Amino acid sequence: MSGLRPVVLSGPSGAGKSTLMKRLMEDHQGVFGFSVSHTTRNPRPGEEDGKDYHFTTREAIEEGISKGEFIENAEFSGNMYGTSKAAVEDVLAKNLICILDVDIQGVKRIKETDLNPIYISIQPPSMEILEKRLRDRQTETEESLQKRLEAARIDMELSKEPGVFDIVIVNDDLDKAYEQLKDILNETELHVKDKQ
Ligand SMILES: Nc1nc2c(ncn2[C@@H]2O[C@H](COP(=O)(O)OP(=O)(O)O)[C@@H](O)[C@H]2O)c(=O)[nH]1
Ligand SMILES: Nc1ncnc2c1ncn2[C@@H]1O[C@H](COP(=O)(O)OP(=O)(O)O)[C@@H](O)[C@H]1O
Repeated sequence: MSGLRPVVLSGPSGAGKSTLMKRLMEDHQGVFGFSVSHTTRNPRPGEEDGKDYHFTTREAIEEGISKGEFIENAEFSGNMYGTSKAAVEDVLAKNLICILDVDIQGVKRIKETDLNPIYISIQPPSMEILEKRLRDRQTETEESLQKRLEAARIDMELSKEPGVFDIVIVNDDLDKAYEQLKDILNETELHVKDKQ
């Protein structure tokens, strides 16, 4: 089977994953495709159903899971998130490099599959800066912000464990983080050769 090796972007909410990913996709049109996850959280202003997420119900995701339609799923900040097999297959069918944006639980679940992606963690320079970015983004209630900061503390610890990520990028200066992201993708053999 020939194919393109997927890219997993993970890291705390507010670390800058979406910002970096959108820039990468805009600068390299026709190269990357986003794995559109399912979620039970409400859409934010500007988010499109089917593009940013499949916004749906817990029942619908649970039904999909019971039918074996999901690669992985996780609870995050009081909502359910999951990657369907179709989300990844749709991208691979177009011969694009599949980018998955998943939390640390998703990373661990994907490691149990044969997806064989490159694992990249995007980290904030500090908890203080992360909190400021999340507040300035103005997408969260105080409750969901606190849950995200709690999850971020766990994520920042786990991402230091050796072997979890291929690379950890600290997103302090956005341009520098973007260059690092491009460098690692250039250095990595994303085009999987035909197996004999
Ligand atoms: N395990 C898993 N995590 C996901 C999935 N989709 C998104 N996430 C993660 O869920 C967390 C919250 O995402 P979101 O509500 O969009 O907030 P944001 O990351 O702050 O923009 C982030 O850590 C995402 O990486 C998924 O399909 N599976
Ligand atoms: N290097 C950076 N410096 C300052 N602000 C940033 C930087 N990277 C991202 N941001 C801002 O921080 C907020 C969180 O970024 P976002 O991409 O939404 O994170 P994530 O997708 O990881 O939750 C956004 O408002 C974004 O514009």
